[in-house]
Amino acid sequence: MMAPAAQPVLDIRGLRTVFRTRGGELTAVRDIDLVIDAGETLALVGESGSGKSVTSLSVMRLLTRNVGKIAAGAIRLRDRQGIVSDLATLDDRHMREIRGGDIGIVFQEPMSSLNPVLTIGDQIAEPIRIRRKADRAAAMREAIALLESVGIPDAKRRVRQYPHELSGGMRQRATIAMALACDPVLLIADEPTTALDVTIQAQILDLLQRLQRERSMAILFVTHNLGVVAEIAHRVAVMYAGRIVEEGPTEAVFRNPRHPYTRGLLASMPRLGEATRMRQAGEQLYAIPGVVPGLTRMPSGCAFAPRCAHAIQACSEAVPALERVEANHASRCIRWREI
Ligand SMILES: Nc1ncnc2c1ncn2[C@@H]1O[C@H](COP(=O)(O)OP(=O)(O)OP(=O)(O)O)[C@@H](O)[C@H]1O
Ligand code: NI
Repeated sequence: MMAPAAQPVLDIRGLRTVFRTRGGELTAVRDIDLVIDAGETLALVGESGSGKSVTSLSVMRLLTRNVGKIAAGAIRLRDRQGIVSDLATLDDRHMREIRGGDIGIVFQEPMSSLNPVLTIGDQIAEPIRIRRKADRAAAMREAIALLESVGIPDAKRRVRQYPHELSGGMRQRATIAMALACDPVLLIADEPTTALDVTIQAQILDLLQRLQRERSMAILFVTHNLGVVAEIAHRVAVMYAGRIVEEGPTEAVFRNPRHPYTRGLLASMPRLGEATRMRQAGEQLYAIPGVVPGLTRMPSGCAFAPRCAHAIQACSEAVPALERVEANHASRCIRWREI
């Protein structure tokens, strides 16, 4: 007999998130469907303003109160006991328990998660003490073990240091340790390596992959960098103007992109080792013409049509549906067969 298919860790259906502004209510993301299994990394990619962070902030329920709100959809999270909660409607108290508990969070700037006046050890030990009711000494021993597991050498000494005494890379390792303190089922990382230099970036990506294997965490990884996506993500969802326009296994989307926007993004990415040669030869990298439309002037139909070389009349008439291209691979382009 076949084992029943495991429920995904995260299952987002029909998410729509809006912002109240002086000019009225603006929809930042809509029609978002995303599923992430245990041990799987899904990357959200797209240009600045496409809605990547709003999507991840919706899952964390960190939208600015009275400004941003989830207007529709369900965000189901399955914890280690198999209990499913809908984060779209969960009350604030339970949501606070989930952040830093079942959901670990890593942002671009480690200083935004670290408290400058507390030692690294106290910051990691505190949630362990409170949530798992461990005594001080046991929580500190666990903080040291966590710092060792994220590759911080000399952890016994490091726990007594303050964030400013660590390098940028070490600080990001410390925030990862903090995010892992309560053994999350889901890690949300929004541009976690963007502020780091390339060598450190590669080390942090390796670290996240190792931790994921050890803990079979699901990871929602937000980045605008397709090189990072290729490195870390099992699946990728490409966002444009608040919608997912293409989604599928990373390898399939990179090999066989079926949306003109994805093709444009891939064409504007320097090939491995090409950047230096192109700079020396004075060659320009391809850039997608035009800009992302603002939320207040969304074109009717496909939002990418005004920038798209393949656009025809029908593209501006209705928003294309996300159509299945091949197994687990979908595109929101009516011409996906032809491009
Ligand atoms: N607090 C807010 N009030 C009004 N609009 C907002 C607010 N936060 C985000 N937005 C809008 O929502 C849209 C999506 O923004 P989001 O931050 O998700 O983009 P992103 O894809 O993460 O971009 P980046 O790569 O620059 O981080 C943008 O048009 C942005 O202006
Ligand atoms: Ni963002």
